[in-house]
Amino acid sequence: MATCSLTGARRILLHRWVRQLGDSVQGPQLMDLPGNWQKAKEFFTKPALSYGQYKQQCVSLRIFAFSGICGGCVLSLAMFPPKSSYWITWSPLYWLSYAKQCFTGAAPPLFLEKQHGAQVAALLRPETQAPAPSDTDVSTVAVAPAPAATTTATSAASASPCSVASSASATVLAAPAKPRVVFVLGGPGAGKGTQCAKICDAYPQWQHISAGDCLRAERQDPNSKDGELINSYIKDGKIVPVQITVRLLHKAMQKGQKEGKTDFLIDGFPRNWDNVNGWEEVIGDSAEVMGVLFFEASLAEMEKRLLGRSVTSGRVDDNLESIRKRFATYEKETKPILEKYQKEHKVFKIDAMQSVDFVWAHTQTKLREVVPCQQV
Ligand SMILES: Nc1ncnc2c1ncn2[C@@H]1O[C@H](COP(=O)(O)OP(=O)(O)O)[C@@H](O)[C@H]1O
Ligand SMILES: O=c1ccn([C@@H]2O[C@H](COP(=O)(O)OP(=O)(O)O)[C@@H](O)[C@H]2O)c(=O)[nH]1
Repeated sequence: MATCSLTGARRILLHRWVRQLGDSVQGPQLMDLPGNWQKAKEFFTKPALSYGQYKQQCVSLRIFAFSGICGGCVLSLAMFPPKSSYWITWSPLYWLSYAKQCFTGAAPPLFLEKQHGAQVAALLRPETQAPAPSDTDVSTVAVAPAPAATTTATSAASASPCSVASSASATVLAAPAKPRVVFVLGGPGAGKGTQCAKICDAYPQWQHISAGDCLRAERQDPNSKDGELINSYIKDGKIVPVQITVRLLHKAMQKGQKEGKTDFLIDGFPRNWDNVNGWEEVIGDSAEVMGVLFFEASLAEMEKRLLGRSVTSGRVDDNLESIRKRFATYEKETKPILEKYQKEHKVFKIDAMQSVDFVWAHTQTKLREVVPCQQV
């Protein structure tokens, strides 16, 4: 009995002591947000008369300050994401499209679908490495030895299309057997040229060949018999006959190979089925088409960018009338081409609606997927 009353007295004393410390605040429950909001506002409007009241105001204010700071951090991360390719690959913004790719079959295959070979003897003696053999060379003339491919692998039978071998003492890097090609597609003004230029600035083995630039250069050549025809097609936003385009691309690749380039970004090609067939006939197996980088942007955004570009580009087709015609051609003729490459798991989509830097970070990530063995 005595012990019991002692415990009771101790409890009362302890309670008073705690109250004096201000720990036993009385006010709304944690989840009573309107009540807490009221108290939090009083922190600024109604000075507390006791420490208990002051503490309650602080406790209520803390709830909103905490969620405000966390919410602000999350929002700023979403609006100004870090410029890291890791973030861009794994950002929640892309989860939906990755999940979609699993079902639409647009994701790259997990396992190799065809055999890749390598000349082991040549790989083990890089110092005597001969120029690429003529049957795998896009050009018909001798080609300078290309710069080494830029990554390592554990065996010559690596899954990557690079010719890479590893010996006990050192890893030997060699140029790819065939020139590698990545087609760069997307609507007019999506930013293809901008990103291609960045790739070539960063990685010297790449050469940017814009089909449109080749055609415009040919049009300027006074000796060209196709100049007038090219001009009228470009003005009308129509696709120039493939014999002309593919001949110019072939020539540009040959030139690039002589300069030691091994990887080619073919920008704005193929734009229709004729282009696909023309490429197969002329280039065919002499180059390895690694995939398609596809820059995706809305028509409204592309129109805005093209009108912006028209101020300085001096292009006959950067005006509203030609732009609309180019959009129509793109929707009708170029988009269906993507389906072909999609079925082959070769399309690598990039959200081109973001800033140039953001798109660039994403482009590098995708390029690593298209050409896995290069250092990007
Ligand atoms: N991500 C971007 N955001 C805003 N403007 C861009 C972006 N990428 C490119 N641009 C601008 O849009 C215009 C078209 O870009 P360009 O690379 O020439 O497109 P394409 O080669 O696809 O026709 C250029 O004026 C370029 O500076
Ligand atoms: O393979 C090609 C590439 C371009 N063009 C023509 O060149 C124009 C400009 O193409 P470019 O790729 O330079 O510009 P974009 O339309 O992508 O801004 C196109 O509208 C077409 O008329 C073509 O006929 N075949």
